[in-house]
Formats: sequence, structure tokens, C-alpha cells
Amino acid sequence: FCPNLHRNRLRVGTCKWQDKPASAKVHGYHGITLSPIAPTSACLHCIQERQSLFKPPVTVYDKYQSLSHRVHTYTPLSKSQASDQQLFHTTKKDMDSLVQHLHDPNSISYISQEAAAAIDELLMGPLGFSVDQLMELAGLSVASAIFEAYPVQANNRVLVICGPGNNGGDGLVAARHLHHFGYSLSVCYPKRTDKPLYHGLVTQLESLSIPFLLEDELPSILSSFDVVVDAIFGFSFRGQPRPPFDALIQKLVGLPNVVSVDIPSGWHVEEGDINGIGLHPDMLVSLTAPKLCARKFKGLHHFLGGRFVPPLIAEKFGLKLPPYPGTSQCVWIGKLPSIDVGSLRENYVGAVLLEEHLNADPFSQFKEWFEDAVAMGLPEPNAMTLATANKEGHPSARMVLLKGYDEHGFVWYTNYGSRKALELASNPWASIVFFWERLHRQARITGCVEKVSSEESDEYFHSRPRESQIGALVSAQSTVIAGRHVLDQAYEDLQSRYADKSIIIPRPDHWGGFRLQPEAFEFWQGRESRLHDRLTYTKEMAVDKSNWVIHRLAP
Ligand SMILES: NC(=O)C1=CN([C@@H]2O[C@H](COP(=O)(O)OP(=O)(O)OC[C@H]3O[C@@H](n4cnc5c(N)ncnc54)[C@H](OP(=O)(O)O)[C@@H]3O)[C@@H](O)[C@H]2O)[C@@H](O)CC1
Ligand SMILES: [K+]
Repeated sequence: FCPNLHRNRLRVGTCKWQDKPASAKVHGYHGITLSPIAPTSACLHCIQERQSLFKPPVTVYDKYQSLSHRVHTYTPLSKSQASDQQLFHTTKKDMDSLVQHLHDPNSISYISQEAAAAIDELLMGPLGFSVDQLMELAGLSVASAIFEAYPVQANNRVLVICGPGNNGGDGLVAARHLHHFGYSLSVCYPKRTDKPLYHGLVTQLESLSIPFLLEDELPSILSSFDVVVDAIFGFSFRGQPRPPFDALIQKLVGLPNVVSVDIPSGWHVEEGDINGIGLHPDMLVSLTAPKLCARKFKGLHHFLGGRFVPPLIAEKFGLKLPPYPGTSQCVWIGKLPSIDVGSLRENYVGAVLLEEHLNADPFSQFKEWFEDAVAMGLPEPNAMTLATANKEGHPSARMVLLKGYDEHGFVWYTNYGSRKALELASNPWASIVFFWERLHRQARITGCVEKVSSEESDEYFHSRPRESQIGALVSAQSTVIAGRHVLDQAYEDLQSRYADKSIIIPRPDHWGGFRLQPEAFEFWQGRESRLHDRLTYTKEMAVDKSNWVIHRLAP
């Protein structure tokens, strides 16, 4: 489950390697633990699809490789999916440590104001760093963390408020990176620092046509921003905020989606919001190591950034910090959220389905949508729910894979002794549903089902991998068996019987295809405020029964 709380659809199923159901938990943005360790292909697909949310790298332990020190990712199911993989190698030690930190935030060090200043001095003295170098990395961390927590499509307008010191400098750098990440930026920088580094940062932003707003303009327009970055004060802040920042900070109190850089501005660096009327941001990006006040942070997202701490500093200050996964510039160190299933909801925005967009022929319409799903690289676009019912009308549903479609119908293959096949034998009516989640689309098709010809089944059976052919022979689908060993033994026996690859494995009589011949289609396009587009094709009411009639249904 993702801290965003609305992206919870992690599919789980039966573990491929162990005879137990697989459960999957997503911890924050960075850690995904799958239990047992080897996930199903369904889990993998889902994770793969959600990578943009989970901050690459997504590392999945492979049962066979987790014993070695270096673990790695999974093999995607198709080459086209492989091309957009962003998977990195992470050591098992790092991954375990990351997961431990997510379970126990107290295992991370929180540092005092004095330690923060001392680390700063060490870095920029004997350790050879320059301030602009560290600021660049800090600002990049902030921008990366915002990109994860507030995706650019839904949170485009960002305001960065910069203070007079280096915290403000981090804000200027973050603004530049956020601009390049696709956000629309505005900056407010009321008390500019007269140093070449800051002049340079301002010039860079001006050259990107990023507007600089006056602090007097802010109050009336603050609510027009999706995200407001508080880069006013960092670890050198002392006392009470002086003008103009005192009023400015008060304007941010209660505003949604405030992201504080290093410290919520106005907070005591060690004690937090001592007056009780201060800023309570939704997100905090601690830099180098969280300051003591970060223990009081209650917002949704806590990230650590500033990936430059050399071991010498970590040892000298006894810092316990989580590892950064892969090439990441930030790491999520928030507390695991509790999950309120009732609050999980997706807002469907984007496409529109109007009558004039539809093909007159529903098969062509299906083809168009199916090709969109393939072009989007959706995992298993051909996965569909198949609902059948027995002759008493008791329903059952399961996922199956579409293996062909044309104007004659929709084809899948299965065991003719399975529950669905037995139900279809007594009641040939069935319904199939495709859910292409990223497109916010569903296609529902209802009709009568019949078996495909044995020639068609033969042809498909022999196109399958040899292992799957043997699997079809082994499994008396939907019957009760004494244990996994029954299948393993039968599989082994058949493997040796067909070890000679020149022997053609005969298709068993109990295995073959079904074709659903549609009587009705519904194309569903998710829309805002649950006012979805639903357009149906039916034949019953057509004067000429060969024509399809289109109706719009209320959502
Ligand atoms: N190695 C690291 O850790 C790295 C640290 N980095 C970043 O640097 C930050 C620390 O920067 P910093 O030292 O420049 O101090 P910062 O907090 O920005 O503010 C100082 C300014 O605020 C002012 N000011 C103070 N109190 C005030 C008040 N009550 N009311 C009004 N003004 C007040 C003060 O003015 P003064 O009091 O001196 O007149 C001065 O102008 C750190 O948090 C992190 O973000 C990264 O860039 C890279 C790596
Ligand atoms: K700040």
C-alpha cells in the first residue's frame, strides 16, 4: 500500500515457488516486501506498472538469488516491457536495512543544531566540498522527493519561498530542477543574499522565465498553488522569525501540501513548534540527517536527502542513516501509514468517450481500445474477468487470458473439466470484463459461449511452450488433490516421457478453447466526479437485427 492511500491495487496470488498464498506490502515509496519472498508474476506486473509511484529502483528478491549477497530484479514477461524497465541493483544488505528503517523510524539518527553546524564545517573544510556543490545535491534531493510525493500531472503549480541563507539556496536549486521535471514554478525570494553563488542561481531561474513574486502578492494567490515549498530557514535558525518572514510563515499555516526543506521554518531546530502556532507541513525533506525537531514532524511524507555523507562523518557523529536505493537522491523515511480502505479512491480524469467517438461496429471499437492498452504497455492487457453461472444461477468469476478475437467472438483456452467449463456446459451465457486501469477504461462483453473447433484448439495448444503443454496434461483442473506433490510427481513423470523434444505432445481431450459470441458490449470511460461515460451496443432493439444499436447509460 502506498502512502498516497489511493494506489493500493497490488495484486497478489499464489506464490510461484511456494505452496502458500503470496502477500505483498509496499512500504513507503522505496521498500516493497513480498512475502513469501518469491512473488507471482501478477505481483511483478503490478509493481512494474507502478514503478513511477514507487521511486525506482524497485528491487524484487528472487528466491534463487537472494541467498547471494547481490540480489536483483525480475525478468519482465515481454521484451517491449523490458525496454522501459528502470530497475537497479541493490544489495540485499541495503534492502534489508531499508526495510528495517521503515519498520522502525527510531533506528535513524536525529542530530542537534550543533552537530548539524559541525558536519557542515567538516564537509566544507577538510572533506573538500564546496557550498554550491552541496547545495546542488540538496536542492536536487528536494526536487526528487517532491516529484515522488506530488506527481507532476496532478500538482503542476509549485511556489518556492526562499529565505536569506543556504536553506533558501536549496530552494532556488530545487526550483530549477522542478522546472526541468515539468512543473510550473514561481519563486518568492524577499531577502536576497549578495553573493555570486546566489546571483548565479537567480540568473539561472530568470533564464528559464520563472517568475519572482513579491511577498506582498503572495497572500491572495497562495491557494492557487498545488505545492508550496518552504525553503525559508534551515538549521541555523534561532529565536523568533523576524519580518518579513514572520507574516509569511503564518500565511503557510494550515495551507495544504507545504513541503519544508530541512526544518519547518520557524521551528526550534531541536524542540520543534515550541509556541504551538507554527507551521505543520505535509512533507519534510531532511538534509544530511534529520534534525532533532523532525521527531515532532507528523506530516505524511518524510524524506531524507543530501546523498553525500562520507563514512568519516557517519562514524564521527555515530550517524545511523538508511541507504539510498539505486541512483536515488532521496529516501522515504516516514512512518508507515495506517490504511483506511474506505478512503482509497482514484480520481478518473482525462479522456472522454462521446457517441461521435465510437465506431459503428463494437468489434472495431474493442480493437481500438485493446490496441491502446497494448500501446500503453499495460501489463497483461488481455487479462479479463470471466463470469459464468451454473444452471441454478449461482455465479463464479475468475481471471483468464484472451487468446484471440475477431468478428466471431472472444477466445480463451482452459480445461474442459474445470468449474467454468462445467458451468458453461449447463448454462452457455457468460460475461467478460477487461479493466485497463491506467486508461480508466473497462470493456464488458456478454454473450453465448461455445467450444472452438478441435483444429483451432490443436493449433493453439502446440503453439504453447512445451512446459505449459505438459502442465495442461498434468492438471485435472478444479478437482481436489492430496497436495502439491501430486502435481510435481505427475509433471516429472511426463517430462521424462516427453524428454525427447521431437515427440509431439498430444493435446488432451479435456483441454481446449471457448469462444464467446457477443450479444452486448459496454465501453466504460472513467470521468471526473464519478460521472463516467457508459456506451452500450446491443442488438435486441435493432429493427434490422444485424445492426448494433448504441445507447448511453447513466453512470
Ligand atoms: N551540510 C549541510 O548540512 C548542508 C546544508 N544545507 C542547507 O543549509 C541550511 C543551513 O543554512 P544556513 O546555515 O545558511 O542557515 P539557514 O538556516 O538557511 O538560515 C540562516 C539565515 O537565516 C537568518 N535567520 C536566522 N534566524 C532568524 C530569525 N529568527 N529571523 C529571521 N532570520 C533569521 C540568518 O540571518 P542572521 O541571523 O545571520 O542575520 C541567516 O541569514 C540547512 O538547513 C540546509 O537547508 C545544504 O545547502 C547543503 C548541505
Ligand atoms: K525550511
